Amino acid sequence: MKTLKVALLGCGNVGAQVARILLEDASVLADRAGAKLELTGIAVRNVATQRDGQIPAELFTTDSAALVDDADIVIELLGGLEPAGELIGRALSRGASVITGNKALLAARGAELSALAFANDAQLRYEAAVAGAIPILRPISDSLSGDRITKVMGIVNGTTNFILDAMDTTGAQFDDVLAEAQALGYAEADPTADVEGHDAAAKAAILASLAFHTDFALENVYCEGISKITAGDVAAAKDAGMVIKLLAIAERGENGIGVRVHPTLLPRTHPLAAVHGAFNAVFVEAENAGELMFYGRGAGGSPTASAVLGDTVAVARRVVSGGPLPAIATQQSVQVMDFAQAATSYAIGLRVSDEPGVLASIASIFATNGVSIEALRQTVNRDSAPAVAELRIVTHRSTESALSATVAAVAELAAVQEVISVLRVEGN
Ligand SMILES: NC(=O)C1=CN([C@@H]2O[C@H](COP(=O)(O)OP(=O)(O)OC[C@H]3O[C@@H](n4cnc5c(N)ncnc54)[C@H](O)[C@@H]3O)[C@@H](O)[C@H]2O)C=CC1
Ligand SMILES: N[C@@H](CC=O)C(=O)O
Ligand code: NA
Repeated sequence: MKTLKVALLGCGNVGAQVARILLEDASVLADRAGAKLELTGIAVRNVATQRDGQIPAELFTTDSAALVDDADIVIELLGGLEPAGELIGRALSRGASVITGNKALLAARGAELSALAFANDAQLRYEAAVAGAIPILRPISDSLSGDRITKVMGIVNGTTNFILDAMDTTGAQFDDVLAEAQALGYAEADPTADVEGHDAAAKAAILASLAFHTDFALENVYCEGISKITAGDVAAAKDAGMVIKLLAIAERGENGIGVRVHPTLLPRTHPLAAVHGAFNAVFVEAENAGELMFYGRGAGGSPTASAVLGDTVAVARRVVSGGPLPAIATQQSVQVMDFAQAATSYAIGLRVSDEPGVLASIASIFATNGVSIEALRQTVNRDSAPAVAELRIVTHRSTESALSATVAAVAELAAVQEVISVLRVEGN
């Protein structure tokens, strides 16, 4: 049986689990791959750091370049743009195949690295980069390649789902839950990437690129994170029978392809509302297949390692069987939908003076901007003097531009004391 040399770059949350599985399950993996997968070394920053005692100490090295130069397969789990990008380029340039979970790098340079792989008869696989353990990239790229995908919508960041879910179910504080998500190995090295939606935006760009056969630039993804979501927003959502989730949405419409990431209100009966903890779920709509849903663990060392090992076995099989790589399909150029044209529905919370004519003047601004109100709930607080009322308004779908103009004009009304929250709504 052939032996393939596997270099592992990084021994953090995911890398350590990949090393464990490569060592523990060596014989099973060899059977499935048709070749022995020999872990030749693990690139780390400091070989003296205390780590899992099951991994032989002699595997650790700080010479990542030498490791890459001797490998048939390189598994990159360092994270960040550099030196990950340079090392992946180095491996592909010499014909070694690469598996990575680095969505930040792929969203920035995925098309370029895929072309480099193809030019050097090497493979580049990255199932772990989107929605952790969930097989989603292969279904989109392979299983649905005979169909036309119209929309991809999902929860693709485990850390933020873990935080929002804990705030919803236990009333926990944002910062405490973030620390727990970090301790459990869900968060990025810099958790700002999770909390501000950048990680989900990178995943959304990758999903859109594969789903719509194009190279969708990260800079064209509209991105809003969850850092401004308060316990009050979560409680108000609960009162209204809704839940707040960070959604990534990529859709093809008449005005082109729009990709956005933002906190979203969902009815509690919506399937995505039932996605708890660090789990992820992705809905795909295709012209002929209809609706599909993929669900599973979106973060964490072992689940993510599962996706990495799946790619490693697939890569090894092809190295063993040989033959030309399938040609890269021509990338279609796309019109990027202006975010102002995206159709959404808003839930708006307002604190207003409880006086005659307030509702009428608010309703008139909605009408002037062509935004239709679907539901309105008013709670009056008579204990305060003068009395104030809290309004919760849900709109029908309209363009972002009309909705934001409406909120801006309403905020200017003298009777409007505060715009408490503005959240987009899906599934209503
Ligand atoms: N943790 C998760 O749930 C998931 C992570 N990923 C991705 O997988 C990759 C790794 O993630 P984690 O293991 O969570 O990160 P981590 O921060 O736990 O591990 C990265 C390791 O690489 C090491 N490292 C960084 N630069 C290095 C260098 N120049 N030389 C040697 N070692 C270096 C760090 O010291 C650290 O030990 C990232 O790209 C991440 O976005 C993807 C899906 C899920
Ligand atoms: N930090 C990411 C890890 C997986 O991609 C997340 O929380 O989803
Ligand atoms: Na995945």
